[in-house]
Amino acid sequence: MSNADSGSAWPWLGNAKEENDAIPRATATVLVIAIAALSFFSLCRRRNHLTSPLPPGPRGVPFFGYLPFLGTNLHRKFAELAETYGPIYKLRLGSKLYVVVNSPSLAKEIVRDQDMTFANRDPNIAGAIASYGARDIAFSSQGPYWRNLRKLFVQQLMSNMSLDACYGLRRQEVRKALSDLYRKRGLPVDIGELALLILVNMVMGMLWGGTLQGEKGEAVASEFREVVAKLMVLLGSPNVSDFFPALAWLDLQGVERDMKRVHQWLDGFIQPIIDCATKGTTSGPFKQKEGEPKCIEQKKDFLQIFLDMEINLEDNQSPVDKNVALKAILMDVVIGGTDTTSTMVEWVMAELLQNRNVMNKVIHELTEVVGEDEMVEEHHLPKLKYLDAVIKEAFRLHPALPLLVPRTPNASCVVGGYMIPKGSNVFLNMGSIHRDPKIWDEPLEFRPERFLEGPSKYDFSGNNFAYMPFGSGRRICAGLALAERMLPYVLASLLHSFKWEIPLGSELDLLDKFGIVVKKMKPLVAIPRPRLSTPELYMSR
Ligand code: HEM
Repeated sequence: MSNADSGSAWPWLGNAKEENDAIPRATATVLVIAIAALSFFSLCRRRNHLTSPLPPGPRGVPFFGYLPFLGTNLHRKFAELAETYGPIYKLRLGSKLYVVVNSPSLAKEIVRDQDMTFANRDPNIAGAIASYGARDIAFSSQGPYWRNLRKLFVQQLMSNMSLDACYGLRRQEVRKALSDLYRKRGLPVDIGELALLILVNMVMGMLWGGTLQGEKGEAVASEFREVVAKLMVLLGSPNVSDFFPALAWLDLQGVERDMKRVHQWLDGFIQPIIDCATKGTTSGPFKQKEGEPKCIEQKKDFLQIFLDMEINLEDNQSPVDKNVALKAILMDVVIGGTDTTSTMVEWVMAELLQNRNVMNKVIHELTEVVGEDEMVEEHHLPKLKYLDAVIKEAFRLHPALPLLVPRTPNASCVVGGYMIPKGSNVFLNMGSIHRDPKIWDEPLEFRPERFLEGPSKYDFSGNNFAYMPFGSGRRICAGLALAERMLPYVLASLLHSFKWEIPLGSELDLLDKFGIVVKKMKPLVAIPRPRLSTPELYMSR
């Protein structure tokens, strides 16, 4: 009688009749033990969920929770609450639960140990409108749709090969801006506006080869800046409709109405680009320059690749219109990529103008590495170690997204011994971690040298949980590779070509205002004075 017949508990285990069956039998034993262990751990985890308490947090008032006390400067409020409630706390806002994490070790539990569970988003009403109903990369939750879009984006557009091929275009936009600045030398310049124009043109050129040109182009860029600034504020502002979904139809603060207006303007900005790619016509503010370098020579530009691609665009089993998916990605790139980067150009310049000794060291390094008879090229960037430390220090004190983009666990889980319920909104408070005196010596001082001491200790890869200006894990910034090229290139070029001064009688401060991207409260205005050896250099393309 076989073991199977003998009523063994695992009959299929006893079916190995020959010696050769020893291996499958061993494998099966290991499998059974593994399954048993997993079930045991999963049971323990489930029991943990049931027994672990929710994180501590302020009480608030019935029905509204902490909402009446939140204020508008969320990043400041969150930092303040961390001092009372410690590394993890909860806030009940209306019917929703928010969890704020303020320590590197707990951030690690989220973005490394339980990254899969936390790699989801639950966009607020403003975010859902801005992203065509969470059809973009930033706001869609993980699943085949998000994976396909992100893979296409990172592999096609952000690969080293594609970015190398587009260098000519980035260079052309920077050179054009420098010669325009030369003509305006001695006059006050709004740094954020200047940086945004350069960046929008760089990104637009990469996407499809068109840029904003002439006075009309500048006017559109300036309107774009206003609209995007408004969008960032709307994305970050507490909205009653999000906290009380039953009241959403009332749109009490008008956030939905305002966001729809902003979105309509941006949709009108993006649609002509798609028309150009699909029909070969353009009616918008962009011009394609004849005879000038087109991105990725001998290759189609990004839009064309996307349009030609057979890509699975199903989201939760319902097909997504390709035009909508494309517009949603463009929105990520055009807004996510340009506003963040230009905001950082402004913060770095503001810190340098405030700390003249640091500025002098940057200029000295540029003179040594590039020389006064040459313009900056991208190949100089790896040698600009001090500038790199300056940028990292600016990201520490002024991370463009101090709360990253909130994550939502798709199952209840335990972090730091506390239960985080499925569907809650989790903020990683990097703004606070970056200024934590337990981690950083003299945290409020602008001291780039701290990044020179162990340059490999801090980078933007999200592996050091005390320093993550681009996030970490599966949802780390998808445009990091491009940001790492554009930001230092624009900064090095502006600083090498001109000496910058604050206009007489104006005062420089470093106050910020909250939005999902945190900007300088007062735009930075400075005067450029040429510092290169000959005027011809400024005209070279
Ligand atoms: C200084 C420049 C930039 C900063 C500070 C920045 C920061 C961030 C941060 C903090 C996140 C959220 C990460 C997380 O949830 O862990 C993010 C996501 C994202 N960023 Fe950036 N970013 C920058 C530039 C760019 C550029 C140039 C692009 C596009 C060309 C871009 C596209 C995206 C996209 C698509 C996502 C969503 C990724 C996902 O959810 O899977 N960003 N970025």
